[in-house]
Amino acid sequence: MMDESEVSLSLLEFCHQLPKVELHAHLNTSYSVDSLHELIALGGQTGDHSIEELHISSHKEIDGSFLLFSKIQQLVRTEEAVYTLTHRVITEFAQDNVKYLELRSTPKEIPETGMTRELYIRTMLRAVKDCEREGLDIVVRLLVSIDRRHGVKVGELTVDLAEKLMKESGGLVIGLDLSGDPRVGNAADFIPILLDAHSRGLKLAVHLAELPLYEETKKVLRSCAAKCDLRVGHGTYLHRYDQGMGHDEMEDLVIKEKVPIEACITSNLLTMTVDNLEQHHFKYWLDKSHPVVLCTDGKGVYGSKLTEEYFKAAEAFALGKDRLKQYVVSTIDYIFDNEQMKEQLRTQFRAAVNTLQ
Ligand SMILES: CNc1ncnc2c1ncn2[C@@H]1O[C@H](COP(=O)(O)O)[C@@H](O)[C@H]1O
Ligand SMILES: [Zn+2]
Repeated sequence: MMDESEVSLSLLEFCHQLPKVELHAHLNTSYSVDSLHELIALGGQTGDHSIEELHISSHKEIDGSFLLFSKIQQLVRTEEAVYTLTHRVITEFAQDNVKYLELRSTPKEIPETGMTRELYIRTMLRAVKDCEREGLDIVVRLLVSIDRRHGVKVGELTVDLAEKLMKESGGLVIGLDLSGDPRVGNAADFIPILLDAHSRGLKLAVHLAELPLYEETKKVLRSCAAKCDLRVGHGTYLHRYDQGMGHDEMEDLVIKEKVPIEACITSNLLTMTVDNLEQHHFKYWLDKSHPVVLCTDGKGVYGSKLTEEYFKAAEAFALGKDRLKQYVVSTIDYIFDNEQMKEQLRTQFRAAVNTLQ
């Protein structure tokens, strides 16, 4: 008889060996202990905080998360730091058997270090190209983030930058992300920017309904769900557990337009936007056969690699190995890259999962 830990271990290893796509990862939340040491060696400041504190376990709730992000960003202020972190994050995702990664980050303007928004994304692109040259077995695309706290004007500049670098990089920059503290500002203010970005050929990933902000969620979905190639980040408060409150429209729109949801289980649990794993909306959407993709949000901040997200979901929702094999191939449908890339990944994934027991 095998004991439970042996069974769990083998499922964990299976999840590790599964080829995976990661569609929701922020650069500055995806560090590892090693990359933090490297960033500190490059002269980044931890302030009066130890490395151990740069982890969500000591910063619960969404407030704590945003406090923590600003501390990490203090470590990533120079060209060298942006390059180093990007290179390491890509390498670590490759080690986790992620074969296709969409990495997102907010370009920063830091006069003291000479950093500009354009240099920031160009530096990420340099790291992406170097990883490709070095033969890492991972395809990487970039999403340029708009932080809703910075307002609409910066948002417009960010779309210009993303479009310019998308064209220049031959599509390595592939889309736009709207993120930032959901309690600040209104996502609906960014609708014209999102529509404009779509018309210029950028794909859209929007943090939406991470909190019960029904009005802005409805407005964004009404304006963008049908028209744009849109994915929703988190989408915690999209479904109908507030039934009878007039919020059904959100779920109806998401279903009608087949808007994929990026599910970040550990992130939601640690920021306490979801009470417990069993109630996570990943299961709700999976049961409906609605597109829902497991993602990390930040493997550093939340201390959970993509393998672990798969393992947690598999255990909590009794997803057997055959189901996981099938699921992981289905996630390819929701990447932002084109059909040709999807076919290439499907072939690669099918061959890989066939060898897994
Ligand atoms: C907890 N859930 C979340 N909700 C909303 N925005 C989030 C987020 N987690 C991260 N970010 C966004 O990503 C930035 C950090 O990475 P970059 O410096 O861009 O690489 C944060 O400042 C925030 O704007
Ligand atoms: Zn996020």
